[in-house]
Amino acid sequence: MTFVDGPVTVRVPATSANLGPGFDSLGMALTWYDEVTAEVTESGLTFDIEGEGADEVPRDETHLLYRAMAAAFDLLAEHPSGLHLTCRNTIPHGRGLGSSAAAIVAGVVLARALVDGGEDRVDDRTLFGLATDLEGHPDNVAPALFGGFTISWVDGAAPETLRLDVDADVTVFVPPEAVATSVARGLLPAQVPHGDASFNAGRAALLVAALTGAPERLISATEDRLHQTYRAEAMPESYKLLRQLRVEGVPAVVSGAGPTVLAFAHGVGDRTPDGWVERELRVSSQGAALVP
Ligand SMILES: Nc1ncnc2c1ncn2[C@@H]1O[C@H](COP(=O)(O)OP(=O)(O)O)[C@@H](O)[C@H]1O
Ligand SMILES: N[C@@H](CCOP(=O)(O)O)C(=O)O
Repeated sequence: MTFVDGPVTVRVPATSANLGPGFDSLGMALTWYDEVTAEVTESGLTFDIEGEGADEVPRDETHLLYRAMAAAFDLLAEHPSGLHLTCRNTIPHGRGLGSSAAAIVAGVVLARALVDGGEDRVDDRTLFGLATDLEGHPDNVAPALFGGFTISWVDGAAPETLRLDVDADVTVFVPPEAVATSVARGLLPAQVPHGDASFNAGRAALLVAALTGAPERLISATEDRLHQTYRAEAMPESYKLLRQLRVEGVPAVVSGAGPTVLAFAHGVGDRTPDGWVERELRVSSQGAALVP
C-alpha cells in the first residue's frame, strides 16, 4: 500500500504579503484559516466545497488545490487511483489575503501526507520550492507553510525564507469586490526610479526592526513607493481608506496585491466603509498543520 488509510486534513492560514515596502518578499500568517480534507478513493475526482468561492471554483482537474496535489504527486512519483476533496473555505478569494497560496500549500502538504513515508521523501524546503513555482512568488507561500513573519528571497532559481516570530494586532478591511492578483501585477511598471528602490529598501529594513521590537516606527516602516500607488486605479476605495488611516497615524498598507487594507492596530473598525467587512486578527505563529 503506497497511500495511508483514511482521510487527511490540513488547516492553512490566510496571509498578507508585501506589508507595504516588502514587495514579493515580506509576508505574515494571519489567524484566519481554510481547512481541507483529502482521501484516496478507487477512482475519479470528487469535491465537497463550502464557503468562499464555492459557486465559482471548478470541480475538476483544473481546481487549484488539485493542480498543486498533482504536482506534488509527480514529485513523489506516486499517483492515487482517485481522490475525494472536502474544502471548507473561509479566506475570501481575490482580496489580497493569500487564498491562492493557501490552496496551493494545502495541496502540496496533503499530497505528501497521503503518501506513506512522504515526509521522509520530500522535506519542507522542497515543498516550499514547489509551492512557490506554482504561485509565482514566495511571499504568501512562506508564511502559509511556516507561519509567523517571513522574509523571502530567490537565490538563483530556488526560493529561500527566514521565519521570525512576531506578535502584532492586525485589522483587515475587506471590500466586497475582488481584484485578481494577475490584474494588479499587470499595473506595475517594468522599471522604477532608483530613488524609489532606495526608499523601499530602507523602509523594508526598518519594518523588520519595527515588527520585532520597535512598534513606534511602524508608521514610517510601512511606507511604499513600489506598488501601492501604481495599483490605486484598480482599487480607488482601498487607496482612499489607506490614506485616511495613515493621515490619522494608523500604520496601514494594502494587503498583498489588494484590495484589502491591513492596519497594524485593533479598535479601528469604525473606519470600515459601507459594504466592507472588517476583522480583528493576530499573527498566526502556526503555518499549514495537519489536523489530528
Ligand atoms: N480554496 C480555493 N480553491 C480553489 N481555487 C482557489 C482557492 N483559493 C483561491 N483559488 C483561485 O485563486 C484565485 C484567487 O487568487 P488571487 O487572484 O491570487 O487572489 P488571492 O490569492 O489574493 O486571494 C481564485 O479566483 C481562484 O481561482
Ligand atoms: N507580492 C504579491 C503578493 C500577492 O498577494 P495576494 O494575496 O494578493 O495574492 C503582489 O503584490 O503581487
